[in-house]
Amino acid sequence: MQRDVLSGYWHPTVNMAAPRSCALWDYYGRRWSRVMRGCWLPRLRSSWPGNPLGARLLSQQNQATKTHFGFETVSEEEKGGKVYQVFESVAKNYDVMNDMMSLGIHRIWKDLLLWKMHPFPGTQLLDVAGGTGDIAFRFLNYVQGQHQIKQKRQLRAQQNLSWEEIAQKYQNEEDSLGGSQVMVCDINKEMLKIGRQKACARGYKTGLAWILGDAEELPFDDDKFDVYTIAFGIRNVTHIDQALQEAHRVLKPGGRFLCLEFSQVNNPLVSRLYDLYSFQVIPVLGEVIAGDWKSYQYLVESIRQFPSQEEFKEMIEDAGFQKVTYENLTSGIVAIHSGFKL
Ligand SMILES: COc1cc(O)cc(C/C=C(\C)CC/C=C(\C)CC/C=C(\C)CC/C=C(\C)CC/C=C(\C)CC/C=C(\C)CC/C=C(\C)CC/C=C(\C)CC/C=C(\C)CCC=C(C)C)c1O
Ligand SMILES: C[S@@+](CC[C@H](N)C(=O)[O-])C[C@H]1O[C@@H](n2cnc3c(N)ncnc32)[C@H](O)[C@@H]1O
Repeated sequence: MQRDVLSGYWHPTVNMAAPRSCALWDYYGRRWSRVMRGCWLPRLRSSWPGNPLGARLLSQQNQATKTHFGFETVSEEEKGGKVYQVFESVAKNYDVMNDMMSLGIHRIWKDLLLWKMHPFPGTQLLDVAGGTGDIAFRFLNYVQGQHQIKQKRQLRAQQNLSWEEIAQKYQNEEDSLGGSQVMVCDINKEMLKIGRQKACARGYKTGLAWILGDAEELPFDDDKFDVYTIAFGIRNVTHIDQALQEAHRVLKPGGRFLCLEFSQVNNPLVSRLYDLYSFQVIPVLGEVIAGDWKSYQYLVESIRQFPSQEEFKEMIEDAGFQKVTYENLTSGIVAIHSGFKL
């Protein structure tokens, strides 16, 4: 990861002159670039292209606003739109494609995320980039299960209750989550639409809200949630550091950040096979099942652009989280990062 001298954002692979550790260079580099953008660049531009210093500065400035969309270099402004198009295009086939590509393994990864979270009745969850609701539905099931266990324990303790009272306690649907709520926030209308349809079909009525919003600018107050999750989402966000800061802002003190994301494979044999599988099979599956080679090419390319476990851990710490840890799953094909707002 390197920090963009002009914008101050972290980028996975953009080649910048300043090494990450060189704080002074970063500081003066940014100050210098602000001065240049503010007053000198317009003047130098007037004598374009005959001015070699100006030409170099302009090309540096153009480079600085670049980021990645898979292996393609695009402007930061373009990236959001391109990501939107990808998920608009894959939304209808999203769930079936995940099962096909991973042979159902993505379900185990998501279950593990919930076990790590271990929510209790009353937990307020924000699931960012929540798409078609896989994390939200698991959360509701988990909390419902926990609530039933708690109710059973309480009922056993109150042995003098009548059968009517017991039945009533079980049937009170409003209370089946013990006050827990999950808000699914996603930037893409089509993904949320599929999520809502799934929720209706599965009979989820309470404790669930669908919100259109950007991870970089969350439409929520400070200190609102107990847990923030983002599964397979942060890789697609243009300014990851901004999204992490927003995660920190909306969590209550003591709240937990959990991220499930593709990461770096730590076994050379698995890595070779995984690369072969990713580049030779996944886009083909995308084309055959969803008629969409490009979106799945973006998927495998974006996985390779995402920072390593350690680099991402540092970014989470930079956003203010403490006790940051990660756990590799399936040889590091994915990792779960965890951090606390203390
Ligand atoms: C646009 O953005 C997106 C769109 C989306 O729909 C989803 C997402 C977000 C993504 C997810 C939620 C999950 C997506 C899942 C993946 C990207 C796949 C993750 C991969 C695995 C869990 C499997 C890991 C695979 C390996 C370690 C390599 C093993 C590979 C092989 C044995 C095959 C090697 C391939 C070749 C030699 C190429 C030629 C082969 C063929 C033509 C035969 C095709 C073979 C198959 C279909 C077999 C598939 C095998 C597996 C899945 C292996 C499972 C076994 C293990 C885990 C060891 C999003 O952002
Ligand atoms: C691969 S899907 C993950 C969906 C779900 N979390 C899951 O695990 O199945 C990535 C999601 O990130 C969303 N996304 C991309 N950029 C976003 C942003 N800036 N803010 C919020 N959501 C975003 C996409 O719309 C898409 O629904």
